[in-house]
Amino acid sequence: MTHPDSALPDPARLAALIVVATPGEAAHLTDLSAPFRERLRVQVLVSGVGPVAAALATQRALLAAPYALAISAGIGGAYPASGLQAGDLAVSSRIIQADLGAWDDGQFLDFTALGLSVLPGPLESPEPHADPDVQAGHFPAWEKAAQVAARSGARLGPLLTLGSVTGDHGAARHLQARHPGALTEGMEGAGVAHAALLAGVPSLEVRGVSNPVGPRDRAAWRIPQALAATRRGVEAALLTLLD
Ligand SMILES: O=C(O)c1cccc(C(=O)CC[C@H]2O[C@@H](n3cnc4c(=O)[nH]cnc43)[C@H](O)[C@@H]2O)c1
Repeated sequence: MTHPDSALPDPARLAALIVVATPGEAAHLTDLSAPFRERLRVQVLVSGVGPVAAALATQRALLAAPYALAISAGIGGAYPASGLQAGDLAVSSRIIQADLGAWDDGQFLDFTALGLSVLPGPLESPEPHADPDVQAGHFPAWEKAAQVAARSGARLGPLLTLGSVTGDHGAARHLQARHPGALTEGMEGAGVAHAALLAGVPSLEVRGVSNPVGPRDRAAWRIPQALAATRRGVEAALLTLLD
């Protein structure tokens, strides 16, 4: 017998795409749709680590089937100023690719300052996006993000994406200063958000906190607690989609 979730997409049923970086993260997200399988199809996709891997996997999935929501989910580091601890949960108000720019003698120039854009467009006349922040890699989150945060007991705020894990206090402080209110960093959220934006699908990022952002101390990472928090966030997002 065919498993309901592997059947061809049913246009009458909503579908959610959940993108995680690793098989370990996916293993904690099984059976999320079991209680409401008739109403929601859930696809959990392992993209590989990093923003490019996440964007490519997301784009491929969104081209293959219709989805109402794309969720980037996984463990992440919490910025010290956020006050978040291991096992806490963060939900995105914005999803920001924070390492796009140029360093100039110790000063970071972002895409707005450089007059650059992440958006594709005709060479002759690139069309500016309605939201200029998007051109700089600051992606909007799903309009129901605040409801997801309230439902799951999460903090709501900007979540940053970087191509590498921040490894010292100075770099963490610098990122917090450039992005006031930033809660967490991860390596995939903006990749998912970018692909979803181009496909016209809303996106959301949920990060369970595994570690503080700062000097590398792998022994201090609390991965089981972070995975449990991530599941809580994804569950709340799916329930909110069905509201
Ligand atoms: O440093 C190591 O030895 C090491 C060994 C295994 C994995 C890592 C990672 O950095 C995993 C990156 C992975 O987890 C997310 N993540 C978790 N915490 C952070 C963080 O503080 N900054 C950025 N990304 C983080 C990330 O989304 C990746 O998927 C290191």
